[in-house]
Amino acid sequence: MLQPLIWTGHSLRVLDQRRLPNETVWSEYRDAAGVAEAIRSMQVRGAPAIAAAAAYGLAMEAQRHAGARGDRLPEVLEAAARVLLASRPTAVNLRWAVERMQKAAAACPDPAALPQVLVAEAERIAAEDVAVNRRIGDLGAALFARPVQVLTHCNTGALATAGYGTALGVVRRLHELGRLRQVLVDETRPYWQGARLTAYELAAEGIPHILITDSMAGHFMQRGQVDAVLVGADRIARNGDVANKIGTYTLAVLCRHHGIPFYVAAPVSTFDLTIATGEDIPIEERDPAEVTHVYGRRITPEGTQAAHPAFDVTPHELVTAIITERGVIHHPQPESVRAVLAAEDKTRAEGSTPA
Ligand SMILES: CSC[C@H]1O[C@H](OP(=O)(O)O)[C@H](O)[C@@H]1O
Repeated sequence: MLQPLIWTGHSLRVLDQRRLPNETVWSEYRDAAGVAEAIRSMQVRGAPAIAAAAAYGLAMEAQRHAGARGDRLPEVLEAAARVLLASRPTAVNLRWAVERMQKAAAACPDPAALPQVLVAEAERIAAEDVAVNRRIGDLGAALFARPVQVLTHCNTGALATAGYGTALGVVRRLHELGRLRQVLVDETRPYWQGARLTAYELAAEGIPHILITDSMAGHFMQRGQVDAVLVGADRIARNGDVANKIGTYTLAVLCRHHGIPFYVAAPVSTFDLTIATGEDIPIEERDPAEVTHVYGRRITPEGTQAAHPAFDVTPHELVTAIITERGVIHHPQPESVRAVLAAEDKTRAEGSTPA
């Protein structure tokens, strides 16, 4: 299965997703600043993949400063954390991973042991992500009793995580179980994650799919060719409001109009337990040139202004269920989210790492 990141023990190799599917180009980073730039520029993207990359970025900072005086290390790690957190604002998994690494560092009594402690924690974050996604795949697939045609948006697969995928993990599991007829893949302008990355992953595994433009989704729903929509998430508020790739909210409204289930697949690390609703989720504004240009070639007249919010927020009322590794939250609202996250609340409050 495709891997967006390879840990060498002292550096992080990053598959440059801006170049896929036509070129396979790997970059290599040895510090947090390099990893932050890889995240900012979307060489690596996808909430869980960003989290794993940031974790390795902090581990490398500890390695780079292994010889420094013990009292210097907290300052070094704090500076590295700030740089990583500033790389992209919406996916809360990034902050979740940084805070988890900071807890591991704070719990390490011997500064000399810090590099290996942080490397081990980063490796745990990556390994857990794969196990979590497989659990999400199982729970998501159990929602479908018969072969289905699903529509998905953006890329939520192995390239967006440390492996297997969230919404695309459910697709993989349905395919493995013989309960997937076909996937309608939203191209997902302006970054084309669907056309370039999801189609690439599904083709590599022989999973049947059809690429559609984002504007075609309603047409296929109207013709009864969409049994369900499956998307990922970058940040979920305590009431179940979901921030995800721009265009997700449009799909949720269309699903409501056509009576089609709208499922969000996300690990509990995507929940931001500090915010009550989606109104508090920061929406990344990216360079408008990513809208006015394709592969660096202008597609608009000179001087055309373009908007580029990279995410939107779907109100929890439009979400049929959120599929997490701790259970499926049907008709998410503060109470049902709290019921599934209660255990998570406790683990984070105690400072222990989630199981
Ligand atoms: C499995 S999380 C994937 C999530 O991240 C994507 O955003 P981006 O490609 O900008 O990092 C998109 O929102 C996906 O749903």
